Amino acid sequence: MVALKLPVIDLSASDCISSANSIRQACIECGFFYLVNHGVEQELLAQVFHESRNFFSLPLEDKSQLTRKHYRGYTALFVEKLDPDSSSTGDSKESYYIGSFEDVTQSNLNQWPSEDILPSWRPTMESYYRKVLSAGKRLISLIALALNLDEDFFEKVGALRNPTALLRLLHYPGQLGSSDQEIYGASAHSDYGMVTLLASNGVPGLQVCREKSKQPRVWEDVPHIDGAFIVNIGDLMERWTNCLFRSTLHRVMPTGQERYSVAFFLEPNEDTVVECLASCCNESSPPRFPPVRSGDYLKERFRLTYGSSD
Ligand SMILES: O=C(O)CCC(=O)C(=O)O
Ligand SMILES: [Fe+2]
Repeated sequence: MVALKLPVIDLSASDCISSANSIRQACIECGFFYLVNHGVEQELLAQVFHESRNFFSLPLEDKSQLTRKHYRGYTALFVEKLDPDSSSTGDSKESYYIGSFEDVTQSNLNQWPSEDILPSWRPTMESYYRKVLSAGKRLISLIALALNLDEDFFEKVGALRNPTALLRLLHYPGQLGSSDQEIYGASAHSDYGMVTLLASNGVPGLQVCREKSKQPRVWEDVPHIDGAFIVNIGDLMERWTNCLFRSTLHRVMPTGQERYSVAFFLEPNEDTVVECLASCCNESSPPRFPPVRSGDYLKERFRLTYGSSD
């Protein structure tokens, strides 16, 4: 198995134009890159992993009381299948979604484990959510520059006003029961929105397929770099850029070791209309997708993954 060598983008670099150029190249070539100096402290990330482990170690009965509603809460092992075409029963992972708390209505939709059992859980997750959101917003301004747009383009179109940002804790068990079927930690998929910022506990398993239409598919490992986020472009960004920026297929394979990861999905505000950027189409390369309202698109993608829209 070949390991990919992805570019490293420094979010605190003073030369924004040079960072934007590197991002442009990375997004055109692969849709994946590393992000360093992103402002999220390693201690906070370590705390998030500690609390995540505490939660997933609880009895299933306790976790099931927080079963996912309105895209928030717990999803048990094998319940989700990211690749509807795969023949496996379901992905060998459990997860927990935390959504925006920018306004009271949204904040109230979140579910939290009992403070008696996990007292530091909620403040840790809220603090991480705020920090990674702020890194994500800074990254989006560099992505705008990378597309030769104004730095605040995505703000101006309303995408970052109360964005549909979801934090998702993931746990892939190390031991797998014997089965005749293929088992995936996360089956092949592309992410839905603008960008994803991913951290893991260093256990390998993440792979990308750079040419989704080529058969047989070639999968390459994405190595972990301590302290760096792995960033990938999502499908709505691919639509905005008329496939100039690639939303790359990826998956997680079980390795026999227990893997924890934390994904932050930064999606546009639900009312944002995502339509081909003027700079990404011309007469010989017309828009490949019709305009779509972000909320409608995301709802449909969730429905296809979960069989329900919440
Ligand atoms: O856990 C990982 O490394 C990747 C997870 C992922 O791709 C996803 O949840 O969309
Ligand atoms: Fe993903």
